[in-house]
Amino acid sequence: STNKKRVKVFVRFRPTPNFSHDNISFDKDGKVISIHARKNVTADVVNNQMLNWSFKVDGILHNASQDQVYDTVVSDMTLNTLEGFNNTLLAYGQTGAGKTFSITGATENYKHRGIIPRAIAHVFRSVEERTDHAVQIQISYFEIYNETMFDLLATLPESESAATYDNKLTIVEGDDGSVCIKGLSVHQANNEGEALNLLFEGETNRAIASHALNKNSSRSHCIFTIHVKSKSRTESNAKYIHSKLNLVDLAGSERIGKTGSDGLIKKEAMYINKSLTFLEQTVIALADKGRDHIPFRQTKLTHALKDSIGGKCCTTMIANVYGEAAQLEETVSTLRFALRMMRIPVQPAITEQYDPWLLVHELEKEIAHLKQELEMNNTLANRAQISYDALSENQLADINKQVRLYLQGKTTEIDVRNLRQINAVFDQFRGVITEMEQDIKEGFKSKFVLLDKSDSDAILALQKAGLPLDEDGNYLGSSDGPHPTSPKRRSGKKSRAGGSPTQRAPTSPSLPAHGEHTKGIKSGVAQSQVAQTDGAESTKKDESSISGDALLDEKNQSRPSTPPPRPVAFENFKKEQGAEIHRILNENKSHLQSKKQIVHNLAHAVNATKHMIDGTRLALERKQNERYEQGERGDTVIDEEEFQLITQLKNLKQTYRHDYDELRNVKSEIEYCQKLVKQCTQRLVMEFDNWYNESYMQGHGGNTLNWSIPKPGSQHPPRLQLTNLPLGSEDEQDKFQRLQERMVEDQEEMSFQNARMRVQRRKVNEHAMNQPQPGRR
Ligand SMILES: Nc1ncnc2c1ncn2[C@@H]1O[C@H](COP(=O)(O)OP(=O)(O)OP(=O)(O)O)[C@@H](O)[C@H]1O
Repeated sequence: STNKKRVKVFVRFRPTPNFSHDNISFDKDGKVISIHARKNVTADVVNNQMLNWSFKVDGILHNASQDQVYDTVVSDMTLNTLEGFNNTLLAYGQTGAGKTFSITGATENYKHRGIIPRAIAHVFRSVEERTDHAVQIQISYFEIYNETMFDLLATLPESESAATYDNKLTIVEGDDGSVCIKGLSVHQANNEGEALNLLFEGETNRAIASHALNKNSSRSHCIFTIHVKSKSRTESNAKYIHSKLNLVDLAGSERIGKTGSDGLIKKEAMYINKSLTFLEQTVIALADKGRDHIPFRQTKLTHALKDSIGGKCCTTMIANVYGEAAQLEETVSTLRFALRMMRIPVQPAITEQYDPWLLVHELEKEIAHLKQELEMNNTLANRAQISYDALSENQLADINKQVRLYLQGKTTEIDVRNLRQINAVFDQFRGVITEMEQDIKEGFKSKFVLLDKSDSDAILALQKAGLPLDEDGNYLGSSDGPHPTSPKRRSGKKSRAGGSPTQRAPTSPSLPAHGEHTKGIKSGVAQSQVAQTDGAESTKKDESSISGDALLDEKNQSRPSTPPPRPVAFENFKKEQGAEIHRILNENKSHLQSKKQIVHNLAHAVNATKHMIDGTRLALERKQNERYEQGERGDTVIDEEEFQLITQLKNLKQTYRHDYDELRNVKSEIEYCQKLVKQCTQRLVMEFDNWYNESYMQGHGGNTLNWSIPKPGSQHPPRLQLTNLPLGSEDEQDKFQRLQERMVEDQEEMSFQNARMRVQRRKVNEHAMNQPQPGRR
């Protein structure tokens, strides 16, 4: 078997009638060559010392036909190559010993054809038999002459490089230790004939070049390679094996000095010696297990054969020798080399490869198949036509649109039919969110000056400039000008900015006289005897929403020029200037509350009375029916029990009527009282606003909140003269409404206020129509 763990060697003797039986003998197993020689067998040696050598090889080919040589040495190698192993056959020996005859054979004689044409025939025969594999056969053929490589098939039109014989080839090593000859043409051979054509083409080129360069063909190394690419037909994958059979015809191994005399021959001999010497060194190194450096690169031959001698490559050598006594020294030399070759270890291994293109092709086929499956499933499940292709720009844009609509709450569903779309939806979500984050950031940047919390200097500077800051030191005004923030935004937040409202006395000319209002409210309270359940909640809420828990920072009380935040000021206003109306408001509220309790109790009592009335009436009816059934005629006689029932019913009805009336009264009182509470709240807010604006806003460039304060000598347009009147113009009305919107959170309260406003506006307009002309005032 070729799978032994070392290089194998067969010795082939060139047939000769002058075989030296005296000097050469074989053992009966045909594996041991014994050489017996006297030192005087060669002319230049004088003494008569007897020398004996014994060479044990893998086989002796003596008078062996080409047929026998192929069967003995090469047949297994060919089959082994088709299995996926690399194989190399080297023909080594002195010139004329039969290397070319063994490797190529006598091309003119079919019977004498050599190993190459036989291997070609064997390969194609075997490929035909291996129906379970798709096998591709390729051929390359090159020659190394004087340390230069020549492509012997470069002249063929299909050679990619369109190179000539002179085109130089280079050796490239792969990461896996493989060797590739760059520039070498590799030719597809679909059958034995095509492969043989390649062989003859190479032989012809070799002969022409030999003639042109005046070189001796025996001075070059020739490497004919059969490349096998094999892929299983049964396994559906991209795995394939790539193996090769190298058939190497080495140059003559004879030593320099024995051959020619002229320069060219000397040069050739030198190169040959060099390459074969290095081949020998390489072989010695390969055989030595302790050596990790193998001098492959020293010559083209060993470099080109780096992955073809030993290692994973099954290597066999035919040592071609003469049997004549005259060539005994060279024969011994060749056999010595053969023994060194036999010490080279071999670990044959198949290297499986994956064809990336084939892999892509396989996967594409698989995808197409799966798509078909999906379509079939969809058809069976009665689903509409669904595309599984990558999403187009338009489809992505549509998903983006849907995602935006979803985020805006304008749609509750996003149309998704397959996994690809789900992924796209998530992608779009991420995109939109990133965009939004960016927008928010930009928005903050354009609207606010963001300060570092720890930067106390900057915060102090802003406070001095009268700019409101929150507890974290963030500037709270918008970029279009500093103004106090609305209570809504500031509710529940402590403030460091702002002075105490007590620093300035309210001197609002538009502030209505307290007494008048108090009187009205008080009389309302005095009148109120009735209450009602609903509506109380909103009143409660109003108060809390406008009060907040804002506190004053004592440190800043000494800075009256800075307006306090409205919630803070409002809290103080309620304790001081607005204390009376605030007290009335609270009085009304607690009155409202107690009336609601009365309504609750009354309603309960009324229901209970009604129940008792019904029961009494039923008992009385029963009593009367009894009396009729007894068939009484004439005067009606009422017994004690019936009399009591009648009296009871009369009293109950009286109680019921009384309670019912009172309930109705209390309910209307509640209704009225509720309106009072709202009015008080509104008044409180309005008076606060007047006071606040007058106290703090005059020096701040007149924004929306100075609606009721005309500035003496100002250049305001005439219509602003109307601001003398409370709620005087459309403009001021709007401002008031905005103020209300900020102060009042409850929606019900808002609609109430709006309705009230409309009525009041109409009244003011009517009043203005009846007033004398402004000029006359
Ligand atoms: N086994 C053989 N049977 C018949 N003829 C042979 C045999 N071996 C060699 N010859 C003949 O001997 C001659 C020289 O052989 P061949 O050319 O094969 O030698 P070689 O070793 O290749 O020499 P070189 O190193 O010059 O290439 C050829 O004419 C060839 O036909």
